Amino acid sequence: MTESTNPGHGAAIFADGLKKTFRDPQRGVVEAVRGVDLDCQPGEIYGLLGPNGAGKTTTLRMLSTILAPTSGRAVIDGIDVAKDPLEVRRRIGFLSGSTGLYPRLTGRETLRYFGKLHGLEGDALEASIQRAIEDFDLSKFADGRCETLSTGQKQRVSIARAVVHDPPVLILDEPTTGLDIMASSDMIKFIESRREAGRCVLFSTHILSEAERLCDRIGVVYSGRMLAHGTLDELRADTGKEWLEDVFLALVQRADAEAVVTAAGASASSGESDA
Ligand SMILES: Nc1ncnc2c1ncn2[C@@H]1O[C@H](COP(=O)(O)OP(=O)(O)OP(=O)(O)O)[C@@H](O)[C@H]1O
Repeated sequence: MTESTNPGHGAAIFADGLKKTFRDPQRGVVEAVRGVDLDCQPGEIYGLLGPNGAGKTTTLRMLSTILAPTSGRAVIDGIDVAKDPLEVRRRIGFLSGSTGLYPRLTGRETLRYFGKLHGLEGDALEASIQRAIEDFDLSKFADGRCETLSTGQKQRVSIARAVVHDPPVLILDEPTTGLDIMASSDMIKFIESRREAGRCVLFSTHILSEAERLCDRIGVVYSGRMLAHGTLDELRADTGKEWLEDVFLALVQRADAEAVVTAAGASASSGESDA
């Protein structure tokens, strides 16, 4: 099979040169993502790390069909996001900080609504709702309206609603944000359980211990670019550092140093041509 008929060679998530440029009324042109390549396999947990504003959320939103890329290509479970976004949505569970809940629906009603949107019905629908309630420990508040729930309870309902259809690909933007230690631990166990079930999980986080514990591979994003990606051991070997925090800082400092050299080179050559 050729690359054009099998993009990503069976990858659950495949991105090639993904770019996103915003035109912001105040800031002008913002190059949020400047060319991200990524592949994530079934049964793999892949973590995206990067400082604030690095382009993680924008990347995840493009992969989830929420934003159209300015250029580049993304393929989810064999489906091109630009060609068939609806089919892509059936195959992903997407959670982001802005995932909203209908305030007047209960958690259980929310799960039922989204389960039906994904084509579940009858016993299969009820079993999926029950599984999501158990996975995210929602039983004590599943019948309260979402507007009455705490931040962490809302986050748990949001996650449950994103995965009620048990999609092959999970794309989670900072999934443990707002969760207490017990709920974070449940979330981590859930992500591990998805790997065991052969699902692919791509998530962003600022919590390095979470990435260290969970990820089969890690990608470090900075200024809209993928600085490095690989297993933790590969990133350690690349940087000569042991702890993920030091690995991360070394990669960012290296990128900053390279940017200074590039800028100096560009200014020297423009000086030469001016002379
Ligand atoms: N709709 C938009 N219009 C203009 N600029 C945007 C828009 N969305 C994001 N950006 C800019 O794109 C850049 C990348 O933002 P993004 O939210 O992807 O970063 P992030 O890595 O997820 O950051 P954080 O860790 O803080 O969530 C930032 O400079 C941000 O201000």
